[in-house]
Amino acid sequence: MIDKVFEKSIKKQFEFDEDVASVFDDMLNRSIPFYKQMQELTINFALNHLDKDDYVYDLGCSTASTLIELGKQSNFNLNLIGIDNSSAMLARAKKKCKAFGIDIDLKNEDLLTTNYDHAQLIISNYTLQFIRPLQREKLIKKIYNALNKKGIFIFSEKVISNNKVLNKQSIDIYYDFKKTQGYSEYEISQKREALENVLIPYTDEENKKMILDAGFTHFETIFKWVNFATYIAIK
Ligand SMILES: C[S@@+](CC[C@H](N)C(=O)[O-])C[C@H]1O[C@@H](n2cnc3c(N)ncnc32)[C@H](O)[C@@H]1O
Ligand SMILES: O=C(O)C(=O)C[C@]1(C(=O)O)C=C[C@@H](O)C=C1
Repeated sequence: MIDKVFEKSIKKQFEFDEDVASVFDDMLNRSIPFYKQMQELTINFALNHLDKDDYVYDLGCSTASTLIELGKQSNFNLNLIGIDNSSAMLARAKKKCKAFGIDIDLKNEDLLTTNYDHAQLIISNYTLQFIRPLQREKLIKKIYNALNKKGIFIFSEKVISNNKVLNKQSIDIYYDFKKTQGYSEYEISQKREALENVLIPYTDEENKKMILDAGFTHFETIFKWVNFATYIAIK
């Protein structure tokens, strides 16, 4: 279904509710520049670090697109676990897993309180940005602890720049991108308001510091388009 969530006047903050979940795949494809390519890179790097029967977690899996694609592309068995606290998202994830015949353990839980361990790979694309900063630092430590030795954490984030001028230019370029995807100025401004204080982006430097402070030995940017970045951290 086509994303028309912000065509009407919306006064509440952004939520991953039924309205958003029902159009979410279209929303991501049209709101995140190079989303498909970023997902393909995530899977390429993931497969390079995985062996038969490894445990893979997707934190904030939404409709499970990434784990389904990983399951399709892997020619060995993986234990795939998707965690999300939106029932509306997980209902769609369940249907998609069934349709594609991919076995994924879908858990309706809060990333901050649920347990995950023995992970060879943890993925979290465009989800940490929705976790309050103080809790975000704790979550990264939890992710670190859940990973095997040399385990991998791949994550993507909307980012900001320390340079005010470049930051403003990046936001303008991003909103122009949204227009090319068919969103109107009204939809763009409504969503911007709804996301205020809900999506809290860090700079690249802050993301790097958070990762290294948690104990990871390596941090690398594997993809960047203006204000959207994908990183790999190695334990
Ligand atoms: C932008 S979406 C992630 C997109 C997805 N990773 C993908 O690439 O298709 C963020 C997801 O994180 C989930 N989420 C946010 N905070 C959460 C929390 N504290 N615990 C569990 N899930 C959470 C939301 O329900 C939403 O589905
Ligand atoms: O910042 C925006 O305006 C966006 O639409 C970005 C973004 C994201 O980065 O996750 C925000 C919410 C939706 O989940 C999809 C895309």
